[in-house]
Amino acid sequence: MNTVPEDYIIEAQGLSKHFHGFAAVQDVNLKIRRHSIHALIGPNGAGKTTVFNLLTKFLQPTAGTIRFNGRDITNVKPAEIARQGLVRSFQISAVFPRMTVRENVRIALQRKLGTAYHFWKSVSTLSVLDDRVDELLDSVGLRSFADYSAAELPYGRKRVLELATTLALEPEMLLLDEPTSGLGHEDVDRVAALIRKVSANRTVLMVEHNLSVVSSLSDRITVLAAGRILAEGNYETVSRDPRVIEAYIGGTDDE
Ligand SMILES: Nc1ncnc2c1ncn2[C@@H]1O[C@H](COP(=O)(O)OP(=O)(O)OP(=O)(O)O)[C@@H](O)[C@H]1O
Repeated sequence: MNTVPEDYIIEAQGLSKHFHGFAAVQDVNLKIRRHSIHALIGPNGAGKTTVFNLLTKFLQPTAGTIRFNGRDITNVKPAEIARQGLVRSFQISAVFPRMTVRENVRIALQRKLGTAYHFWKSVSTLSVLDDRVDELLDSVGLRSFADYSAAELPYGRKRVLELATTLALEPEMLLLDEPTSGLGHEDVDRVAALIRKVSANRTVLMVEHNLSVVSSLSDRITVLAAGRILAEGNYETVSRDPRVIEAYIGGTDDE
């Protein structure tokens, strides 16, 4: 019998991170349901980025364990995590500014296929790749920008391109660090719609400051404050929680 808990793709237990004795994250127990959109929110300095970095193994926890698909990944390196299907976007995804949108997506796909250095050997590999590039460009709405250089893209579209290069890796779980930060209204809506679309057959965890995006997208929300979980639930539940209101009002939020 399979003893892996089926409901949760991520299970972090007793997660703590200390920086020179300062507890940035303390005793966090976080479960993320498969195929859900889960948001991590909280006032500035709450520990969101630290938790995000712990889950993607960019930081090593001081204490605690992390399981991904039932497997202990506490001591696994970031590259191996990505191979297992847990991929973070925006900060890691490489977009080459002088290359076109199409070339950027193609390179990301080549990386996934592992054919980066010998793809030219086979014409059939090439055409399969071209079809896939077009498919991906269509799915994120970038087809009409295909021949723009990445540097020429409007900022919002650049974020979409970053997401597309991440999606090329076909991640089972996507971690998004402030996916709508710095975007104008229209772009926020576009990226939010895209997140919903790409979440259809995968799990998404996002750190997000824009509460309207959080409320419209998230199935579940974890509120962090001072390194600990303050509240958890759907948007209705957490937004009415007096402790959450207090943490936001009492915090030093710069928004
Ligand atoms: N490398 C580090 N060394 C020392 N302290 C750190 C380090 N990284 C984070 N911290 C501290 O840990 C706490 C949590 O930081 P973190 O960046 O995780 O918060 P956050 O919730 O993401 O905040 P923000 O919304 O402002 O990005 C903060 O007090 C921060 O100063």
